[in-house]
Amino acid sequence: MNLQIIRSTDHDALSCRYSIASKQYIKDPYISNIVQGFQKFLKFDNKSPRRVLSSLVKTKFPVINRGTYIRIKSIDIIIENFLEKFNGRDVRIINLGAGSDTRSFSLAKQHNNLDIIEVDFPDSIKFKKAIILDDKELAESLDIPFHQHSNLDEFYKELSNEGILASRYQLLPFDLRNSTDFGEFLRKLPEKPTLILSECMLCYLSSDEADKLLLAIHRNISQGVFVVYDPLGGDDSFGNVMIDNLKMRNLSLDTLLKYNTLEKYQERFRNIGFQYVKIDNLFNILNNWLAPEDLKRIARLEFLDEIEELKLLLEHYCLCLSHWGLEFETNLIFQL
Ligand SMILES: C[S@@+](CC[C@H](N)C(=O)[O-])C[C@H]1O[C@@H](n2cnc3c(N)ncnc32)[C@H](O)[C@@H]1O
Repeated sequence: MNLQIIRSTDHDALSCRYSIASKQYIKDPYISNIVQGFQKFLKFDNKSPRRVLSSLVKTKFPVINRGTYIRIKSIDIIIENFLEKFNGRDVRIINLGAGSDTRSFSLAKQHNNLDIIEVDFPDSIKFKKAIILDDKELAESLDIPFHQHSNLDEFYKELSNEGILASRYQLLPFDLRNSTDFGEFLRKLPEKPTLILSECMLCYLSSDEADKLLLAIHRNISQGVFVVYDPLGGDDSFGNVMIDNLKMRNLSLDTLLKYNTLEKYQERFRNIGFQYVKIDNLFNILNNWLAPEDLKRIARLEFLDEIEELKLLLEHYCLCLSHWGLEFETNLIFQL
């Protein structure tokens, strides 16, 4: 699969996040900084920056906004549970395929016992690095010294794609299709409770590449919580529609139909050696995890007529939670 196309899926993720922030589903104090960074630097990273920039700030349909909200909220709930559970202890979050995710800025500011590692392709890392180093608020939220840059062309040209190695934040280039180096990196990390997040990233690996990555994580992290959000092909025609839509964008996701049900997706983790594996689809999570007042709040934000469409969509995304080497019981309800 073309690397540029896989990288560009981050634009969709960011535009969905931007849409729900502008509709007040979430408060995201750093999203405008990231979007401004895109406006400054995208021309150095993308052949059609204008087209991307205009689609970035387009408001999405209510059904997409609801889906994005439950995706982000459910992951945030698990992260909050993790941080509460190990309150005061040194902990770490590793975000695989972090793209332009903005979580790290708020989390680093609020939790000084937390180390954050974000991983993506080298060019994506260089791009995010430029945005962070050129924005006072973003840099300072991560305890990174800020310097004004007058000539952006020169700044970008001279920027290495080695990433950022700050005391509590690392932005690292790894192509996770080959997890040998990444596994070696994980093996050398100091031992502490570590939450690994894969938010719509694992699906871009082939089945074999994904298995190797899962194995590298399970082997090299001794105290882990693993949160994976992925599309799920399902056993209806929706999966084929998803495949056709992806094909039109030159994306093919090997594992979408291979692990098309919750049972098969769970089994996949068990076969690697993960013992505690909980999983559900996003429709159940929407109904089971959100407080009634939050459901009422989001219902008031914009009118949603397509309830059946939302159900169908959310049933085709899953959230999988696993942990090993530490206690991590939660009250969260999972179907399996
Ligand atoms: C759909 S985006 C999701 C971005 C972010 N996790 C979010 O949810 O906002 C997928 C991200 O995974 C990254 N990615 C996909 N395959 C990867 C690989 N083999 N190695 C590193 N990053 C990868 C892409 O570059 C992109 O940033």
